[in-house]
Amino acid sequence: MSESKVLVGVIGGSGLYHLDNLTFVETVNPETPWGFPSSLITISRLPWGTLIAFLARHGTGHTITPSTVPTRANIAALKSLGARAILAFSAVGSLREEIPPGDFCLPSQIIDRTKGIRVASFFTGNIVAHASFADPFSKKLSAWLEVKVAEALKKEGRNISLHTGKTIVCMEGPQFSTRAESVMYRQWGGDLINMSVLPEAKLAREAELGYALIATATDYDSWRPSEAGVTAADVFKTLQANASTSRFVAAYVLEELAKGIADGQNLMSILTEEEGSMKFSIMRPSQAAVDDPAGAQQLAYVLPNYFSASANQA
Ligand SMILES: CSC[C@H]1O[C@H](OP(=O)(O)O)[C@H](O)[C@@H]1O
Ligand SMILES: Nc1ncnc2[nH]cnc12
Repeated sequence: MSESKVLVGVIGGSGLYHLDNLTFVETVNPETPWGFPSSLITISRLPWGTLIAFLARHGTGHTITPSTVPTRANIAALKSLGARAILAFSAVGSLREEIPPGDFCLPSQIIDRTKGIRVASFFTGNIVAHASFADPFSKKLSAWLEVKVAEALKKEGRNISLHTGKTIVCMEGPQFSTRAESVMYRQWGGDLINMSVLPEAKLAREAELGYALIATATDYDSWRPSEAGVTAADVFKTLQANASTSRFVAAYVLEELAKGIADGQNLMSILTEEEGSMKFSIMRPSQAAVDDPAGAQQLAYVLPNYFSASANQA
């Protein structure tokens, strides 16, 4: 592993299995207490030396289903490499007429429709924690991205709109929704739908990482009464174009980040908004090593400020 630490982790979703326009440094495959990440992690260098890490959520050959993504390993691996924040991409269905396939969104809220079969916490033993999750996406990071993603889309010149402040429904899948479900999600206030933002956003929060989602619409799901319901073929039609724009957006945003940091702009505070957020979320932290010594050791991997890797806790 190279000497310096990664600043940002990027998670690519369906169609986005690599990034472009970055200087390759190396690939790594860290084994975490929760196993190996979805794919090898590619470390790249941005101008001014900033390192970023990329992994493909479903594996580079898209062999991992939404329900079996090793999300704890993904988040833990990125944190262990030094990442302070995660920029995640996702192919999503649109629940709103005004968000056509091809448009980009930065959602601000999530409705959880996963079925409890995904492990959604690092705290599964006898150490208990309750992270705050009222605002599931990092507000400062999303606000900064709102400006930078809009600039990137303008620069790309394909007239793609960016929507903000939207609510994304995360369903279990792998089958798409029924018409009744799709209509119900709209009544609930859902604007977008995917199968991947949870538990990713929850685990990033528990690991005190900044987290924002760039959602790229591929289809209108199944709520439009006189239209056929969504099929994978519909999704594939837009996937490649969306992935190519996502690569352009990622390269632009990451370079702006590196430039801003080199210029002395206070961008670290945007990335690190969640740092310290677990301090008062952990029950009896001073008793952790007694309550669950093995659990405390595992937790030290993602939360070294609260847990120690040795048997004796700080
Ligand atoms: C390929 S359609 C359904 C699939 O696409 C999205 O994946 P990702 O979020 O990783 O881009 C969606 O969440 C489903 O997993
Ligand atoms: N309609 C849809 N439902 C769930 N996940 C999706 N990903 C892309 N389109 C989707």
